[in-house]
Amino acid sequence: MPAPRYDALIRARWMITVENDGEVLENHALALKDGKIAALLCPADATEAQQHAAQVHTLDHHVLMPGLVNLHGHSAMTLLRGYADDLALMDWLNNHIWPAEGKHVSDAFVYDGTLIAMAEMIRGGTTTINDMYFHHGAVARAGIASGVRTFVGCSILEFPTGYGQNADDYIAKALAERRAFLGQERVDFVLAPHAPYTVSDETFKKVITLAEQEDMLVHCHIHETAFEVESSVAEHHQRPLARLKQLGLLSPRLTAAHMVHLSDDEIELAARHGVNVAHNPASNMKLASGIAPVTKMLAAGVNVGIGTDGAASNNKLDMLAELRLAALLAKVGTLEPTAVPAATALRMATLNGAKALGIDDKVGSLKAGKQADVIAIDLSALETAPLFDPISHVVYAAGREQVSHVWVDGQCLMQERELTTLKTDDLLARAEDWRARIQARNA
Ligand SMILES: CSC[C@H]1O[C@@H](n2cnc3c(O)ncnc32)[C@H](O)[C@@H]1O
Ligand SMILES: [Zn+2]
Repeated sequence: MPAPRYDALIRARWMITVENDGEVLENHALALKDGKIAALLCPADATEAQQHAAQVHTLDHHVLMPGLVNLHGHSAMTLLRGYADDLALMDWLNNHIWPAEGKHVSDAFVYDGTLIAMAEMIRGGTTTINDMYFHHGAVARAGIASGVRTFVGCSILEFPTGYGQNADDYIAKALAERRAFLGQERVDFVLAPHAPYTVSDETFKKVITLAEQEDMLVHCHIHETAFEVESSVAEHHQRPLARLKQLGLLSPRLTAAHMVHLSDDEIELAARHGVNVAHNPASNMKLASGIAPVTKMLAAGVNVGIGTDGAASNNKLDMLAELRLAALLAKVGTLEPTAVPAATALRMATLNGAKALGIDDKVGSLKAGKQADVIAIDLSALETAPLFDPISHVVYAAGREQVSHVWVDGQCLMQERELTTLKTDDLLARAEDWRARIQARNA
């Protein structure tokens, strides 16, 4: 018997490639080989190929699309989900989250919290996460255990936390933890200066030099609140983006999370320097930070992806919910119903996220030669009936519980809603254990 031509053949009723906005292929198939998409097959070729595939998935009521790219998150914060709600950012951070992190965050906390996040994200169709937290080895190990493509953002702040003492210490720890994971296929380390209000000029300069030396991406919270902008003017006599431009941080290496409070000139500046933006609609709404000018950013040519932020400020890691909010919030923000149409929201949550991470040649759309980061969504539910347009349903009607299958590099991480790399019962037990520990230490 000759070896099968393909490792797997995934036949689906609909396919959204994201290569061409609005395009939906009917009754096509994806042929997978060695973790990659070997071919996109038309219905006749799919039938012929079936006998040459080691495995065949026939998904008669499903749409196949690229896996979702979560462009901004703090995965381990699942363990602080619901810990402090209904607060503005600085009150939430200074009086609730940072004290709690100081008491509870450890290697074990980050590993367990990140594993829980990975399971939640897989269940919602996320295949890549751009994370930012502490205890980077634990984040990387949880990423590898889950199979999710993980960008491990190494936090850099000026003040001590349970993880580091000062900026130089955070940088040294980032580089040391990174060493053990160099060459890992699905893991990459990123420099993550926390925000303009927690990082000095001197440290930003060190980050820029290091990013260039080591060819690393940079991830930072920028222009999240009006308070951030006002306090920068008071302290530095400059708005944050102007300060960061002067320091040399603005470049295609940078993913700026939030970017809510921006003038037209600042949008132009971001576009000119190739800055990527992670839009976090739910977190911006919940912390009452504001509405990011996404329509203007897209029109100016800024690459805007979508993120969830952490589970303590969202409180879901649900990218489908997030891309729906991105489409809705743009309309409310501009009073323009055509703002961020469904196909644009879908592109933001896939290909734009991949571009920000420098992996759009590898993932973010369904195309022969790309890695097989693919999800299937079952559209046979009452909630997605009747069906005129799969793109409309994916963005506006489908819930994450309709995500049925998830593949990363062709490895199936969820089949018919069963996780293959993680055990839900074990994760629930870990979450409950941490709840008990956190409440006992706070008592
Ligand atoms: C340096 S990353 C980890 C650090 O960031 C905190 N954090 C979580 N969400 C936000 C946000 O929306 N803006 C600013 N900082 C945030 C998190 O609690 C960690 O301490
Ligand atoms: Zn954040």
